[in-house]
Amino acid sequence: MPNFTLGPDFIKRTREITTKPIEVHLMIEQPEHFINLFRQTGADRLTIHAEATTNLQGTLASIQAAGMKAGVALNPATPLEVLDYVYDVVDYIVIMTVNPGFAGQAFIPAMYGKIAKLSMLLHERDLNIPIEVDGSMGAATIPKCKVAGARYFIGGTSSVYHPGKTLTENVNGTQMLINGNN
Ligand SMILES: O=C(CO)[C@H](O)[C@H](O)COP(=O)(O)O
Repeated sequence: MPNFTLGPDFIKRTREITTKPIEVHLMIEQPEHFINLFRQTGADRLTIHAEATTNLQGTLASIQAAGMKAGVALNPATPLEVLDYVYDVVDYIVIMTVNPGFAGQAFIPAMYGKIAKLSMLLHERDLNIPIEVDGSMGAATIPKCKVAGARYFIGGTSSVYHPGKTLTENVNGTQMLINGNN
């Protein structure tokens, strides 16, 4: 039985104390086996990795059919072409700006160009699919990712859990970065 760092029970308890949307990012192989499990937790948005399934189109379509928003995440070395035939079953796209696995890694600079290229591709296809970025999102990277076309930013140790400041200070500072008031 696979283990989850923050598993279904954690999400269920979180659902009980907030009405805000809950996004779950599955960094696991064969996520198609876990769609129903996570739907039952009350998650609103489910992200899967393009590299983790041989049935990307079907898995994204199943997430939508289960009533959740479907997100696809791409590791840094995964080309944007994997999205070519799934745009119609994707609600948001996550560009990993570090390799998955650990907090506190260095941002990979080539990802600015990848975000900008994806933003241009979406514009050319007249698709309004938001780009989310995950990995080392902080003062040095959020403004540049935003200029490149990112709309959502995953908070970690580089932003909302930055050591040395309170959670409130970090959240306020991150919101200012995202809103461009820095
Ligand atoms: O997905 C992740 C790692 O797999 C983390 O969300 C991300 O790296 C957090 O970034 P940081 O702690 O550097 O701000």
